[in-house]
Amino acid sequence: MSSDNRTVVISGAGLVGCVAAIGLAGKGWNVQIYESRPDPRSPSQLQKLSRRSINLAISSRALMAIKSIDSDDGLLYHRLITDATIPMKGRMIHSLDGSLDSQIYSNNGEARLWLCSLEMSHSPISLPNVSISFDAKIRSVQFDERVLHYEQNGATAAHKDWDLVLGADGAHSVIRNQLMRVMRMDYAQEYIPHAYLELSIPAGPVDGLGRPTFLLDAHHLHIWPRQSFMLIALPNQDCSFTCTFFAPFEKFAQLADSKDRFVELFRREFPDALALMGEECAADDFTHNPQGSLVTIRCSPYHYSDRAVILGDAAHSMVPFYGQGMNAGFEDVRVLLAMMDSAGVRSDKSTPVQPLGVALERYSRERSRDLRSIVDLAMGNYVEMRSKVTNPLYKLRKGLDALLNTLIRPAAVASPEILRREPFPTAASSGWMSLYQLVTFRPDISYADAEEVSRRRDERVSLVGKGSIAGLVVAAGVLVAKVCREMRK
Ligand SMILES: Cc1cc2nc3c(=O)[nH]c(=O)nc-3n(C[C@H](O)[C@H](O)[C@H](O)COP(=O)(O)OP(=O)(O)OC[C@H]3O[C@@H](n4cnc5c(N)ncnc54)[C@H](O)[C@@H]3O)c2cc1C
Ligand SMILES: NC(=O)C1=CN([C@@H]2O[C@H](COP(=O)(O)OP(=O)(O)OC[C@H]3O[C@@H](n4cnc5c(N)ncnc54)[C@H](OP(=O)(O)O)[C@@H]3O)[C@@H](O)[C@H]2O)C=CC1
Ligand SMILES: Nc1ccccc1C(=O)C[C@H](N)C(=O)O
Repeated sequence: MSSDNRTVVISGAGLVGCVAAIGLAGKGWNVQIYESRPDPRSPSQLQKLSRRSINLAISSRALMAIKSIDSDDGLLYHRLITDATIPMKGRMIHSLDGSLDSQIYSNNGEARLWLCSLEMSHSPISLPNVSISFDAKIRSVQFDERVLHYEQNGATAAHKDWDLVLGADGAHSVIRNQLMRVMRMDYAQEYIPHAYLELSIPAGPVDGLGRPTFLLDAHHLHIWPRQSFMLIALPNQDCSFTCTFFAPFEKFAQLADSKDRFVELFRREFPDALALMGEECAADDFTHNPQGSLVTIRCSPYHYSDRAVILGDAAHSMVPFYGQGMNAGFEDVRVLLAMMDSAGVRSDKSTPVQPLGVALERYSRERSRDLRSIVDLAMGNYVEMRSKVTNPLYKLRKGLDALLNTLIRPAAVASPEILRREPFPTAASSGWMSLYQLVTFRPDISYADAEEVSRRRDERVSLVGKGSIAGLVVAAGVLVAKVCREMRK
């Protein structure tokens, strides 16, 4: 660590905290991370972690963020893509009668990618200007005095004279709570009436080369939509699948912790999935795994003066149904770093500090519109996944979008070099892409612009639709009048 350079304290070594640490360290900042959980490399934690699933959908927003903070050799990006992901083409809808319907995410050949594991050797722990303290929970911050208190091994310690605090401490962020004490932050928290429960499908029998196989197609996100509830399955690299059962708490209450009732429900609603899980294993998962709640958190602004900013779930927890929580969090890092660069923020202490406040102020002002948008879209995608996907009109619209998408081509995605200077340069030239494609495959178009472009397009489609219906009615009227005239002759 260099005493000539500025220091950022990051609260939380989760997904977003680690990416922010890599990005800021790359710009010369001294980075100190405090993480309340134990070191995941310790033997006891390795054992625990091996029983927890890590499979998240990673799409081009997160990938672009990683590209834009990567060192010149692009090692982090390549390791992630080649070693840790499984490409995804679309959704596979499982009907009650066992029939399958593959709905491809994009006909342009863009695949989605599942992030299955991250190697510790590529985490910020291995960088020289990053220091990380595990089992260290931040308790309070005095922003004006630049003092932060954390608890480690039962004792409280202080960290003083830092330059910036970055809160990446998740949905229950302490940094956000501390910020609320010194600024007028708007804040809203909303639980949905649904809970989630993790289950699993094991790997299949080994093939001729002795390798395990997948029991379902590995290149789809599998959905069993059942209107008010649903089951999904995502592949893991060991050929197993992690399944998540989403249902209202009321439905869980009806099961009354009875594994027989649970198995009965699955026999009725998801017989094909249950056969792959095995009744005993599914019942065991139901008995032992927690029922998690799902919360949306909206707040703004995200920063205080030139002292602190919150990113990731700390600033915008969303329900998981768009698979964008982590993606949005990584994008926060890209956008913030681009704004710091363009405001002239430097890690060298001899440069003025004033641009930092300018960058944080711009970040809060411009980013909140986008984050409001994705938080709402995430909520909307739950209805799409558990019910709309089976609706014929929905499928017709998907078909129309796919056709127009091949006829009206979008411009190429802006390069990481351009996006390092300007966070979202491209809204106007998006060709004809569905809202889902804009959100998932266009990191150069902000969430809010994607929503706006798609809203305007929907208006045009519905106008054309109404126009066509009106035209058909008029034509039918003319025809009937003609026939009547003929008959009177
Ligand atoms: C069921 C489910 C499925 C999901 N699927 C996807 C998906 O497919 N794709 C996607 O993009 N997103 C997905 N998400 C969302 C994604 O998990 C989150 O958006 C992401 O984990 C947020 O990262 P984060 O770093 O902001 O917060 P976290 O991952 O919560 O990390 C916060 C870290 O801060 C630490 N911490 C907390 N308080 C303190 C403190 N006071 N001091 C020090 N350390 C502290 C915590 O221990 C933790 O390590 C899903 C979420 C759920 C619930
Ligand atoms: N948007 C969503 O609906 C969801 C988002 N997530 C995201 O994934 C992250 C990791 O999830 P997970 O591993 O399940 O971690 P948890 O959400 O279970 O929480 C981790 C820690 O946060 C504190 N905490 C938990 N619940 C509360 C609460 N209601 N109020 C205040 N503090 C609380 C506890 O720390 P202590 O006991 O020390 O106080 C706990 O150990 C979350 O932080 C969140 O960002 C996860 C689930 C749902
Ligand atoms: N990762 C997830 C976790 C939970 C629920 C959904 C997802 C998705 O990614 C859904 C995807 N966006 C879809 O619309 O098909």
